[in-house]
Formats: sequence, C-alpha cells, structure tokens
Amino acid sequence: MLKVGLVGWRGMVGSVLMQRMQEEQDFRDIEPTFFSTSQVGIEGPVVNGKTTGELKDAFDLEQLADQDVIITCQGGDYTKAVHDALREQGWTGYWIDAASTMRMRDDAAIILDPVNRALIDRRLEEGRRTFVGGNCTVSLMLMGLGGLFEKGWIEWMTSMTYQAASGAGARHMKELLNQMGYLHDAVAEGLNDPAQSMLDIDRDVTAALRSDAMPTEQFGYPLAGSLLPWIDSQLENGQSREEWKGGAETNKILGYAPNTVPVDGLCVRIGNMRCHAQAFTIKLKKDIPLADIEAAIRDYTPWTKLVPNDKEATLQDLTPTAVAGTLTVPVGRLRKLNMGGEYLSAFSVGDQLLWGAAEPLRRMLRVIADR
Ligand SMILES: NC(=O)C1=CN([C@@H]2O[C@H](COP(=O)(O)OP(=O)(O)OC[C@H]3O[C@@H](n4cnc5c(N)ncnc54)[C@H](OP(=O)(O)O)[C@@H]3O)[C@@H](O)[C@H]2O)C=CC1
Ligand SMILES: N[C@@H](CC(=O)OP(=O)(O)O)C(=O)O
Repeated sequence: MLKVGLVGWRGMVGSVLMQRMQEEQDFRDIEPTFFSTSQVGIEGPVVNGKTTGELKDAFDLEQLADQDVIITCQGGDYTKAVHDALREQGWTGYWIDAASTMRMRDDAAIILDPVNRALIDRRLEEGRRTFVGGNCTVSLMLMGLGGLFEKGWIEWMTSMTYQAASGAGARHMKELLNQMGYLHDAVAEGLNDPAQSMLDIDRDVTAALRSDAMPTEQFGYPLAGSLLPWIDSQLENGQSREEWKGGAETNKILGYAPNTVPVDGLCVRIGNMRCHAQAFTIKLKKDIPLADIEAAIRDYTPWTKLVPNDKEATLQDLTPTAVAGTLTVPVGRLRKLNMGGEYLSAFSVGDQLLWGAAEPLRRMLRVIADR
C-alpha cells in the first residue's frame, strides 16, 4: 500500500483536503502518516473512525524520506525549506503541493486533471515526481472555460476577479466576519431607529471603516464594506503576482509555450468567504456562433455548468451563495459584446478551496495510487 505523508492538513486548505479524502474513501487505499510543524507528538486525527498515531515532525527528513508520496498544504516557506533538501538526500517519491513556490519550475507539473490529464500522464511517464496545484483563479477559470481553449478558439482573454477571503487563509476569513460585525455594531442603534436618516448611518459607517478600532490585523485594510484591488506581491511591470499567474500558469497547465494565449487582468479581493468569481472578456479567433460556444462549455467537464444568460437563472445559480461548498463551476453571462462577434463576455464562480486548492491534490494522489 502507498505510504503517504500529509503535511499542512490542519490548515484551511488541508482541512478541506481531509474532508474530501474521507468523503471519497481515499484513505482506504493508502497508509497515511500525519506530520506537523508545531504539534509533534500530539495524537493525530481520527480518520474514518481510526486513530492515526502521534504526529511526526514535518522537518524530519528521515521520516519524510520513508514516504512514497508527500502531500503538503503547509505553504511556500515549508516547501522551500524541505523539498530540495529531501531530493538532495536522494528521495525519489512523489511530492504533491498546494503552494505556488515550485509551479513554474521545469521539473514540476501543474495539476488539474480534468483539464490536463494527458500532460500529467506524460510527465509521469517521463519520471517527473513533483506535482503542484494551480493558482485558484487559474484552476477555476480552466474548469469553466477549458472547452474554449480545447477548441483553439481563444486569441486572448482578460480576467477581472472577485476573490474571496479564504484565498488569504483562515485568520483572514475570521477577520472579515469581525469587520462585518464591527460595522454593524457601529450603527446598530441608528438602524433600529426609524427617525435616523440613511445619510447619517452611512456617515457613521464610513467613520467606522476609517477608525483605528476597525479590525485589520490580517488584511491590513478594511475589506468588509470595501474591497482591495491588489492581491499578492508587486511586480516591476505594475502587475500583481496574482495577475501574472493568470497568463503564466494557464499556458503551462495547457502545455503551451509561454504567452501562447495571453491572459491578463485585475485581481481584486472582495468580502465573500470562499468562492472566487471572475468576469472575462474573451477575444475569439473568429466569430463563433454562441450556440457552439455554449455547447463547448456545457460538455467540458462533469462539474462545469452552463447558466443561461437570463436574470433569474444568473441570480439563482451564478453566485457564491449557490456555489460555496460544492464542486460545481457555473459559467454564465455569455453574450457577444458590442465590440463585435469575436468579443465574448463570460462570468464564472467556483469554490476556491475545492477545485481552487484541495481537489486537484487528492485527485493526483488517486492518479498515482492507480498506477
Ligand atoms: N492552490 C491554491 O490556490 C491555494 C493554495 N494555498 C496554499 O496552501 C497554503 C496553506 O494555506 P491555508 O490552508 O490557508 O493556511 P493556514 O494558515 O490555514 O494553515 C497553514 C498551517 O498553519 C498551522 N497552524 C497554526 N495554527 C493553526 C490553527 N489554529 N489551525 C490550523 N492550522 C494552524 C498548521 O500547521 P502545523 O500543523 O504544522 O502547525 C497549518 O497546516 C498557502 O500557504 C498556499 O501556499 C492556499 C489557498 C489556495
Ligand atoms: N493568492 C490566492 C490564494 C493562493 O494561495 O494562491 P497561490 O496558491 O497561487 O499563492 C488568493 O489570495 O486568493
């Protein structure tokens, strides 16, 4: 049975991974060992009713080297500290990672098997051993629009994102809720007073947003009642790193040479919990009929869902409220823009902790276990 070491299973992405692995009975086919960077020696999790022993030290290269597969959701610093050191020691196991650190390395493949299973199989045949989950917005975009790439119809694309707090981690999700509570508390009395004007209430909300008492330790700025048009670090060309990933990772996942299909846009954090949404402007190579476009999207993966471009269906099915906690990736608002028949608009939503983070990792483990 495959020996699998799990690191980072307690975090936000890791807990969703654990939940999905239990739902799908993945633990039946592996011998798991749980590691921690901070809780060594403490009892590990109970998995499908079975205890898993004491937590091992996630920096103990000898214990790690005993694994056939290591899955980590611990983050980039851990990857930097451990991966290369383990390889240098001669470890030839499979490393499956959620962090972005190694995504663009030549010796690593980005995994999103409903989209690039053939490429993953090729890399396995070539003897590659390092597999990394894609950036959440990129993976969710491809789960929705991969059918259009497969047809070769896209010349270029912009993606304007509406990204959830969960992309920044559990503590940020808590802070978002605390910010919402703080704003509500600041005006609760006035809200219940019919004599209070909305203008006065709004003024108090703005004052609360700007107040030093607004909880902003994690994000650094108010997100609730506002938005943050910058995600990840700053690059010299004015892009955020999150925006850069759109073009770089899309082309790598599809096995294209860099920038074969240019993808760029603006990435924005908004006040929702765990679903990333994206608005796309797609420049088609030619004027493809809308019905053909809809068919290519509808049939792409079992999880891709075409939402008719009407108001009721859109507000019912194309929102974080409808999608959170599910694997469905709805795509809607499909219409030709006034710029001409080659210009298509689209909108999609996806749970960034599932297809955006945990799901491709557990499915890669399955691919390896089934070999
Ligand atoms: N592919 C993608 O799009 C995404 C990738 N990621 C990647 O996954 C990494 C982990 O993200 P995320 O899960 O949000 O990070 P978290 O901060 O939620 O968890 C990371 C680690 O923090 C430690 N930790 C300390 N205190 C606690 C606590 N109270 N509860 C739970 N864990 C705690 C745990 O390690 P220990 O048990 O060792 O103490 C845990 O594994 C990111 O750094 C990023 O690289 C994240 C989101 C999306
Ligand atoms: N940066 C993403 C989440 C994430 O961790 O992405 P990446 O794995 O590419 O660093 C967000 O904040 O929504």
